[in-house]
This record gives sequence, C-alpha cells and structure tokens, in this order.
Amino acid sequence: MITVEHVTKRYGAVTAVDDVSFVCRPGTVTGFLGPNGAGKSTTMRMICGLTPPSAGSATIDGVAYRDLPNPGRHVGVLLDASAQHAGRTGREVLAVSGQLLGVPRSRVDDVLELVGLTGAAAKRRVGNYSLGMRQRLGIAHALLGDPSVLILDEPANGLDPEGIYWMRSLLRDFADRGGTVMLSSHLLREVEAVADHVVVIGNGQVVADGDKDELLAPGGLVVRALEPPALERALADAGVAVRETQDGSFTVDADAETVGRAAAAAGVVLLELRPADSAGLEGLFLSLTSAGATSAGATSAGAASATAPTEDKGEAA
Ligand SMILES: Nc1ncnc2c1ncn2[C@@H]1O[C@H](COP(=O)(O)OP(=O)(O)OP(=O)(O)O)[C@@H](O)[C@H]1O
Repeated sequence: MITVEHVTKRYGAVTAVDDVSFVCRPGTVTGFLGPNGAGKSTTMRMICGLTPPSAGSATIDGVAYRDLPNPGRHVGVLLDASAQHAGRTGREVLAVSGQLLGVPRSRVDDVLELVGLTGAAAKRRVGNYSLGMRQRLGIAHALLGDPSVLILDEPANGLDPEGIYWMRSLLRDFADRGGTVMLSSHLLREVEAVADHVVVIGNGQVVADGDKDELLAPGGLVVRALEPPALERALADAGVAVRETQDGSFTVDADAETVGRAAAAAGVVLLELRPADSAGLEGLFLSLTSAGATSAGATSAGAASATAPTEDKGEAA
C-alpha cells in the first residue's frame, strides 16, 4: 500500500505539490491524473525518496522508500524510460540490475519475455531502442525484483496501440494478483481504461479522489414531459427535487418508478425517462482542473461527477 500524507514540495516561490494526501491499495490500479505541470512526477519522486518533501510524508507498506531493505524487491519504479545506459543492451541493463537486486539470472529472461523484448531486441543497444522499446525495458526493469508495488510515470508514452493494450493487461493482471499499481497519465482515456481508483491533481492539489465507477456514475435520470410545468409540480408534490436543463427536460435524483408514479398520478404525459449521461472522466478532468475548481480544493467523487460538463471533447489514448 502506498500512503501519501499531506505532502508538499516547494521550489522557491513555486509550490509544485500542495498538501497532497491519498492512498493506493493492494489489488487496485490507481490512476494519477493531471495536466502537464500538475505535480504528478514530483509526487512520485517524493514517494520514491528521490525528492525530499518540504512537508508531509510518503510510505510504502508503512515504511519510507529509503528505509526499505533492498527496495527494488518491494517496489518497481519507472519514472523516466530514457534514463537507461544507452551503450548497454537491454539484456545487460537488466542483468546488472538483477545482480544488484539478488534475483536469479533466469528472472532476466522471464521479464524480457513478459515485455516482449526477446531475440534480437534483447541484444540491441538501448541507444538504438525506440521510445516504445525503452518503455518496455523500463517496465521489465520495474518488474525485475518481483515487487508487490509498481509506480509508473506515464508508462504508455511511446507505446503503439497494441503496446498500450498489452500494458493495460499486464497492470490489470498484476493488481488482480494482489499487487498495488500507481500509474500517472495526462491521457484520460488511458486511466479510464485500466484504473479502479482515480486521483486527479491540478495545480499541485488533489481535486478528486475516488472509485472510478463512482466518478463515472451517471447523474440521476432525465425526464421530459409534454407539459414541463405540470411535471415539475407533480415531482415537487412527490418530494422529488428537479434540475431544469436547457432543452426543457429535468434531471432528477430519483428512481424511474417514483418519477413514473408521480407523473401518472398527476395525469402528466411523459415523453422521455432515461438515465442521465455520464459526464465521463474526461469532462470531470476538464472541469476539476479548471482554475475555479482547483482553487476550491478537494472535491468528493459524488460532487465531482455532478458538476462535470456533459460534452466529451475526446483525447485519443
Ligand atoms: N526541480 C524543480 N525546480 C523548480 N520547479 C520544478 C522542479 N521540478 C518541478 N518543478 C515545477 O513543479 C511543477 C510540477 O511539475 P511536475 O513535473 O511534477 O508536473 P507533472 O504533473 O509531472 O507534469 P508533466 O506531465 O508535464 O510531466 C511544475 O510547475 C514544474 O515546473
């Protein structure tokens, strides 16, 4: 389990991370979402002991990263896929790390196989690798010590669609076997496809933290009638709060039977009764990371999904 408690990082006048707290639990994939410059990498570096926090603390299974004995056997980290020795082959990079970690030599072949860097690819110098191959090698490196926790900064960068699909399956499988996964991304679809739990960061602050399904939950029902004022009166009489939408329909937080009975009792003709569209994580992300939302501080999953815009501006993963 990764526990981040009131972590702040200041660089002079810049507060890169501002009082951030969240938990990543075993058996789950936590997506750490935020636009460029939001503070994702800085937070991950603090978790991994590479950047000292100005305040607060981060632990892995209750222990600070730098106090873990042989940390690579507990935590697999991929923060920068290009930070690998360009003159060594992929196999050599892993063999050197494997010796330091004290894993059996066969583990190097296992992880190369797992990430699809076999045959000639394993024998090629890392300097000649594509970005996608470096990401695969970085993921292999993170898995080498057979850790129970994975911390991956933008692992989908440079992967082709097949590679992205492969990575999602690998992370899902890792979590399903009880592992803890934290991955950052600015690609909302990427996180939506793989995460169970989502933490959204904007301007250094956590602006949403919750179960992905809760964040995506549709906001009640949409109901439309031939005579909207009559429907509004009928619903008010039944104690159902309504929100009027631009096209004259209403959004209600009630079940279909309650709405249908209220309309029937008042003789109101319904034209439409359906679940409201989910705002989608993308709308949530856009609304929560806007200047107004971030200054409002942390937002609960329910409130966040209720205030998200309904349009989908679409960013390809
Ligand atoms: N060493 C540093 N010195 C000064 N400012 C820094 C330093 N590292 C990060 N920052 C600033 O902290 C803020 C957060 O940066 P960070 O790299 O954590 O964001 P990010 O969410 O990972 O962004 P990206 O997706 O673009 O990598 C940015 O404003 C960045 O300029």
